[in-house]
Amino acid sequence: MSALVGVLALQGDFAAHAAMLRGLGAEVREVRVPADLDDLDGLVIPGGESTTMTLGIEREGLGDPLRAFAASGAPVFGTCAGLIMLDRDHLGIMDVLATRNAFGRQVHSFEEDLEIAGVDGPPVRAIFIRAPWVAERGEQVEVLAAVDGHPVAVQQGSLLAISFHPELSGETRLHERFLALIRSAGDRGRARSA
Ligand SMILES: NC(=O)CC[C@H](N)C(=O)O
Repeated sequence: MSALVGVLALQGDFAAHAAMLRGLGAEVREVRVPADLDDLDGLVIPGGESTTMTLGIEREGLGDPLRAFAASGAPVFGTCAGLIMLDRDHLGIMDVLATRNAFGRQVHSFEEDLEIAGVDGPPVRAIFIRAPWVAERGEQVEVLAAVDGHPVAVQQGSLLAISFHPELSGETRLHERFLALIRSAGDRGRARSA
């Protein structure tokens, strides 16, 4: 059975994530209100603008439901503003602190070839758009990739967060990795209930 993956669709580039996930065989549901989280196998929080997204989450009463969803062990994948939303100062789902627009105000966007731990094949062509980096992290947070020594891809158990936008360049390997996390979380769930 294919995974049912939610994409937080309050603001930002959720449509590009939905298209990529569908292309990889997942079923996708856009998430706008708490009930949309029911029965999801995983959730993507897309890039966009973190202040606007925060206001939307407050307006819809999504903060506690999103925290409960992650606490249940369901995989969550945050990209760019989505990484910011996961940090200690926002939803507090991951033990990281992000710096917004970390690469400098003048550097609105750049591309870089990134080696990412656990991603096989050629380097990932990563598009950064007013991107954050991870300034602080807890011990259980693994750094998968860094630019100039600053983490731009991190993982904490079933939580994955990156500073860049694979959904804009047709780079599928990060979404595939996320779907693999969903499959292994599902296997653990089945093992628990067996
Ligand atoms: N591309 C992005 O998601 C940029 C994030 C944006 N700079 C913010 O702080 O919210």
